[in-house]
Amino acid sequence: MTHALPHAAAPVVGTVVVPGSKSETNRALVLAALADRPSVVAGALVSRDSELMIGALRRLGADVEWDGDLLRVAPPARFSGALGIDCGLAGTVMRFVPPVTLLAAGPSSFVGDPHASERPMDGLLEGLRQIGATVTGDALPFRVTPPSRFRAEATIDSSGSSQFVSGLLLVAPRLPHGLTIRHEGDTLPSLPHIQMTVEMLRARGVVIDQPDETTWVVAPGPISAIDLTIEPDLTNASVFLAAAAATGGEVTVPAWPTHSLQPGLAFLDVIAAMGAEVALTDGRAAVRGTGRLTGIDVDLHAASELTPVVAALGAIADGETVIRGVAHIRGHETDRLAALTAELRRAGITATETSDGLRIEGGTPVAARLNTYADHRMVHFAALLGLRTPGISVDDMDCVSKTMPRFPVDWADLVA
Ligand SMILES: O=C(O)C1=C[C@@H](OP(=O)(O)O)[C@@H](O)[C@H](O)C1
Ligand SMILES: C=C(OP(=O)(O)O)C(=O)O
Repeated sequence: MTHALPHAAAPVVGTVVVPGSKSETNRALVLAALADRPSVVAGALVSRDSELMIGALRRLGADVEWDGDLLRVAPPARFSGALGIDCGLAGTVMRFVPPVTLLAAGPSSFVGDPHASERPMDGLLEGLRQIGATVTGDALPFRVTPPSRFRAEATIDSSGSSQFVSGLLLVAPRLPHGLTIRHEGDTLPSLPHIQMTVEMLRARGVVIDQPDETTWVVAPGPISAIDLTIEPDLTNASVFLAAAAATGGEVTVPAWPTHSLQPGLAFLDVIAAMGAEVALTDGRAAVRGTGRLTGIDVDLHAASELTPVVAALGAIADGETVIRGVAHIRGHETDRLAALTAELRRAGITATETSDGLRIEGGTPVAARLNTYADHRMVHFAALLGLRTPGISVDDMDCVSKTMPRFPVDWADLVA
């Protein structure tokens, strides 16, 4: 199927209410299921990734129910094991749920979408093995049998994904002796996402020491249940804000958090450095395009989710854009460095894949049908190119349901 993307005949102007953060929603759900009593999550993301998380936690015995737009979560007295838990293509499900099954009464097994088996799992599964679990498989599908004796240390290589550390951290306080997690590896991506995990645990009374940047010592103890409201997803916000910069328009996102641990926050600095004006007032973020968009040399190691949107802006900016520090996104929903290079070239833009990122010559994209590789953020990328060039389309729109099912409607409304 071909899905046409709207061309902006005029500067894009509007306000977009962005749905809840995927990262915060799925952490909140896991923590609520591990907590000492029931709690309520407001503003949760409604999307495939959060539905997969809800489904997985229910299979393990947690009671998770919608009550209007609130999610009520009651932890089980004891987790049950479950076979064939579906992770879809969700990194947060495949990396955060298996550690929970360390506490289950029996074995669990995990499956996912065809491409999910290419996403790295090694560091996480190694951590589960060191804690004492028996794990069969090195990627999806795999099976976890809980330990008979728990060890309190795991040293893993989390350079493939920060979610290995986050997944172990989430369950750590509930293990009989707590857990010391060490990362040993060349690089550690997405540190703000690990910090989000740490802060959400601390907010629930968990004691975590960080003797150095790559060691976390988690004391055993309960996870106190708390009710919370999820922030809007700032990475998903970036595609709408980018539309203003791409067209010389103005886009506002309300409910912008004053303090946030989401790495998507960094987008405001990136877009300002590329020439747009950014205003943060009264809990709203506004980006105004100045008609000038210049290439940028940027390290997105801490906020690699932003790569597809920044690559799209680089494609239409003046001069060269270099994105560094994101080698590990070869293991995201698809190999994003290969996918972005191929689709930029298909749209007539000169692009090269480097060892840890992309080099893009800004220009004028040509009409093309772009491949999305089942990756929601490849649609965001294509949508931005489509603003400048009539005749940009994608082969699949449904993959946006991973984190933003309303994207086609909200995007069409904004651009109209
Ligand atoms: O913990 C999280 O919620 C996430 C961590 C990051 O993963 P990586 O460290 O694998 O990039 C990020 O890219 C992903 O979208 C969400
Ligand atoms: C990398 C991403 O997702 P996941 O949580 O599946 O890793 C993403 O949303 O850009």
